[in-house]
Amino acid sequence: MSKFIVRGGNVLTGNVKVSGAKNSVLPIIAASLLGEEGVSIIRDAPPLDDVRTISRVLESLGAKVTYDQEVITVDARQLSSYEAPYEWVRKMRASFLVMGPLLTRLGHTRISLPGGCAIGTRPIDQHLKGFEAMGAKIQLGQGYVEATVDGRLRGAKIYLDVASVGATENIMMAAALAEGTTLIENAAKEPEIVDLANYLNSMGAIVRGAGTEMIRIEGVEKLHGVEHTVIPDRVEAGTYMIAAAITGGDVFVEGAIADHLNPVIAKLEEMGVQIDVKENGIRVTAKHPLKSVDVKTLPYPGFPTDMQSQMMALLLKSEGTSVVTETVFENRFMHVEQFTLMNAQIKVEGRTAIVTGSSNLVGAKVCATDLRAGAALILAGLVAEGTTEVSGIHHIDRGYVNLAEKLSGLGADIWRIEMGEEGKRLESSHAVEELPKLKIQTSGV
Ligand SMILES: CC(=O)N[C@H]1[C@@H](OP(=O)(O)OP(=O)(O)OC[C@H]2O[C@@H](n3ccc(=O)[nH]c3=O)[C@H](O)[C@@H]2O)O[C@H](CO)[C@@H](O)[C@@H]1O
Ligand SMILES: C=C(OP(=O)(O)O)C(=O)O
Repeated sequence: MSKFIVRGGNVLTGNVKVSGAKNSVLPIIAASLLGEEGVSIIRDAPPLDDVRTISRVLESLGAKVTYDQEVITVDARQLSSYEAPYEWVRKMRASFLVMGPLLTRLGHTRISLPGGCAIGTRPIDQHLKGFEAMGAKIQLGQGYVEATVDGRLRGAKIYLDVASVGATENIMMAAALAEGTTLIENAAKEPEIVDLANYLNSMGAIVRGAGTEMIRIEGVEKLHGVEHTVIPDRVEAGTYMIAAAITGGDVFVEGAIADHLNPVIAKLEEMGVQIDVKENGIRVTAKHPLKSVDVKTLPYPGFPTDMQSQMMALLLKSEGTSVVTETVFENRFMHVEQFTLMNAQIKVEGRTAIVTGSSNLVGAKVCATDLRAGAALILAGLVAEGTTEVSGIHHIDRGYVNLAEKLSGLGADIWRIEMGEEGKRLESSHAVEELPKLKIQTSGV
């Protein structure tokens, strides 16, 4: 069980560079399956466990994938399978995003059901409703969903009951090679949807309106591989902005795009944090005390659920009481119990958490219950008295590139301990530069 160890008390200053967006690169890699001609080259692909997982899924389908220096190449000209097995889909829900591309390209696909996970039940009904409207026959059984279509999928008008990011992406990809026009109504508007649409359009697709609630896709007969650079990760950027704010620091978050972070910026400013938007990033300066604010998560352009737990860490150190309402996922308050181990006072009532500010956080042994919960515990550890040990860090490795290195580059006292399967310490170092970098190994590397 590997861990992050954080000793609280340091003020963060300096420059931190944001990596490519996990939530963009995953659908973009999945969309590469649509390229019947040429090879795709995807730049700024972050070296994350999730990227390795989706690469393995593509390899299991017969695509050739290589990874070198944050560049992924995907050669999907020849596919040998239409099935994404449990082994990979269980590791990461986003593996389900290969369903739309496989169905539209091969007319047949079988994917393990992604099931629920820590933050909520996360159904896939809206994905399936979209495919069915386009003429697919869907069968569920033995933990798999199988979809077939006679000939090509047909364009359709699809109203999403919830503005689901994954369903919008899956349907957009399926519609790219369908016959005729598809309209997605109540589509998700996240920047990652726009990035995927840009990628599809450069592959030869015709996608219009991405970033609005109505997306129109004219199906084409063939798509080809292209070069594309992934947008910066707005959640990683937001996490470092909060790291600056919580420690009363002065940090330049290089690569952060302010337009993607409006609700986070608005809340930080409301608290009294100074935000300077520059051409190539955002400078965040904070002097305590900060004011408490209420936060309600919503689909984009509302406050992102993926920033809720990090924001809660900051609210624990602000003056006053805050109300945090989670409307996107029904079970995304698991970090509360872990914060409590650090002396936080938070009361959860249904989807609302009442957070008492000015907490004297104390270091404790805590566990990351999901990806962002892990980041939030590290943020709390930065200002806690004494030492915080965060376990469950495989969650954090899904979404943060070199987190300890980046934070220690800003002056944080944080390091990582690697443990073997039997809990044996493999290596430990206070000098995080000495730690091996996470490497993605896929065939061809
Ligand atoms: C890889 C990726 O991009 N992950 C992001 C994506 O997840 P993901 O795409 O899974 O999230 P969705 O937008 O689909 O989920 C939003 C809400 O819709 C519900 N829902 C979704 C699909 C469906 O068929 N039926 C249904 O009811 C979900 O249970 C949830 O309550 O968007 C989430 C919401 O911004 C983020 O937290 C995740 O980081
Ligand atoms: C919930 C998240 O990701 P995923 O949808 O991949 O679980 C996240 O990035 O916070």
